[in-house]
Amino acid sequence: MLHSMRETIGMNKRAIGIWWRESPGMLVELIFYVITGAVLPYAGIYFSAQIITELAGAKNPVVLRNLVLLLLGIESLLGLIYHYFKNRYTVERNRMLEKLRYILSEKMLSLDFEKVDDAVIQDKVLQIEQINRWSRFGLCMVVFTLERMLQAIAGIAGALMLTVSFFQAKAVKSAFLWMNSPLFAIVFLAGILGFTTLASRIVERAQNMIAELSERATFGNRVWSFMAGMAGEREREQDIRVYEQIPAAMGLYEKNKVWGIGTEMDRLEKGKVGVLAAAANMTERLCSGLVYLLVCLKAYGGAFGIGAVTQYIGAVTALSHNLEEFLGAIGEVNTNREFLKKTFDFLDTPNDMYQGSLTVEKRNDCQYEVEFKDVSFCYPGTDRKVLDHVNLKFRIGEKLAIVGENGSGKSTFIKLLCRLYDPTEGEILLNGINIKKYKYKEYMSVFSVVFQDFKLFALPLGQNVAASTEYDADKVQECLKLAGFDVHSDRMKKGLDTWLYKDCDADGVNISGGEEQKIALARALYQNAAFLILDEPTAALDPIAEAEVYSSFNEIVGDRTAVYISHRLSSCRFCDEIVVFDRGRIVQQGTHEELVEQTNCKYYELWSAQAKYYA
Ligand SMILES: Nc1ncnc2c1ncn2[C@@H]1O[C@H](COP(=O)(O)OP(=O)(O)OP(=O)(O)O)[C@@H](O)[C@H]1O
Repeated sequence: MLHSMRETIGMNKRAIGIWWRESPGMLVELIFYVITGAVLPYAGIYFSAQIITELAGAKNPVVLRNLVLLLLGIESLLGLIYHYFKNRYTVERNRMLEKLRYILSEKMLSLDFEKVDDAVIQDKVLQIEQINRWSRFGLCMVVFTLERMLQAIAGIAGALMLTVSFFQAKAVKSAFLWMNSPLFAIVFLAGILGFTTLASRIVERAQNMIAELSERATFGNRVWSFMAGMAGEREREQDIRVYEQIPAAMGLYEKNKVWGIGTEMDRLEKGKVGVLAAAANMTERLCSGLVYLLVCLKAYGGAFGIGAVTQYIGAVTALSHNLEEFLGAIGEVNTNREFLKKTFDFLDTPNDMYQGSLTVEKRNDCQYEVEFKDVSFCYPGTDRKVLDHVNLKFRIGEKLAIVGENGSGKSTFIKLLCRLYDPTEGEILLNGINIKKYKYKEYMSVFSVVFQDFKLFALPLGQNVAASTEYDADKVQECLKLAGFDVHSDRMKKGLDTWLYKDCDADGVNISGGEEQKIALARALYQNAAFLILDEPTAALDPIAEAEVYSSFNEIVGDRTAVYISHRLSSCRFCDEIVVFDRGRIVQQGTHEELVEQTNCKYYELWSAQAKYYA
């Protein structure tokens, strides 16, 4: 119990620390707005009571005028300060709520690639995002709870100050003398505390039921986010239309959705949670009724006049409301515990890949040598060798083609080369040193890669190619030209400043798969690294564009070492060496002419399977 309390406090402190680090001004604004907000209603209660007392008693017009002016002046000033800070705080808080999502994505980007692929981690992130979007639990809730708790504390302090004289005032009628005893004050305050505790416990119970359901609704959440994400995906939409998958997808959605009419959440809110909300409300009303009764009885007993009755009723009602808010905030802290834990669990996910410290020697002559030395690899959580004792040395300045059937391990080979994963056995060497020992960024600066499933961004063309907002426009133009992309076509009205896609700019240009591939190739060329890795770089190109790429391949590659994966064997002929993969093993190696001679082997089988359609 004590341990979990300490852990809860620790996690909340850490979360507030994150808010403070990101926006210290926001928390200062919060404190100002809460204090003025707490004083504001009590100023009204206090001066109204004074005015009523004056009206019921002496009725002095000067005193009345002064009281009214004071009330107006103080309320206006406090109201002004309150709204000024509240607005500033709200705007900043909303900006921060957005920013918190970046904290999660920044963490995701900094994780070892294999962890990004890990289903448990993916599930965790999905739950964190869902619950955050759905009910703000997690890091966001901490600041909402802090706001609520500070407001409650300030409210309790203000209410107590206005209530002290209620207990000090003495009833004079004999039947009400028991109200003068300190025991009455204790029972009165304990009663308020009892009722408010009960009401907030009931609310907490309802909140826990909702939180519990959200925990159990992982599959429903996944389906929901898949469906929500699908709405914006152009590529998938085509398939859905053509294959008429909407009914099937909607069926899955309807069956597993977690909220909306007829869902478990709907039943819960209409049923148990609804009953609990009503019970909490009734408890609050009962408490207010008793407060009215007791305050009126003490006034009837002669302890104070009519003006004070409004003050005490207002103050005690505010006291019970703020107590309830305080307890509610504590309940919220408890409910939020598991979500915070999940968030920090994710943020604390360690990276297990060895982080090297060596720098890579910068060489203008591109004399970098890479060697795969007896490398085997199984994807995390599997024991099937996707690469099996692979030995390969890249000769500097050479053009190497990698071919093989689907699933033979070609792309995995590239992923290992880019250190997205580390080999399960064996090692990869750069200039004789295990690549793990280099700083990752340094090591990767040796490679330019076009992945099979590359993605471009909804940004201007020039920024896409340079992968940066600042770039050398001449160099970008040159790379696009080498890759065969026509920047001067009518469609690219603003040249390099033309936006790709319409996501961010209504005048953006939707480009074809082949054009995307050319831009991705230009992006790799712009990096100007010693190795150019191309995974199926011409798969989406038309025959003419493909022929252009091949004919200018030597010019494109220059003195770089190129690794080229392709299913079109005819396109590999211009490479110096072809490596044939079969079920994770290198089964053949040589030039095209050498390999087609070996008629019993894999390359000949692949070549003749393709060539017969062109004969
Ligand atoms: N993240 C992953 N987790 C588990 N297995 C994977 C993963 N990615 C790929 N595989 C498996 O590894 C094997 C090799 O895949 P890889 O993508 O390297 O083949 P490939 O030769 O590039 O195929 P293709 O020609 O279809 O692109 C396949 O059986 C694939 O199912």
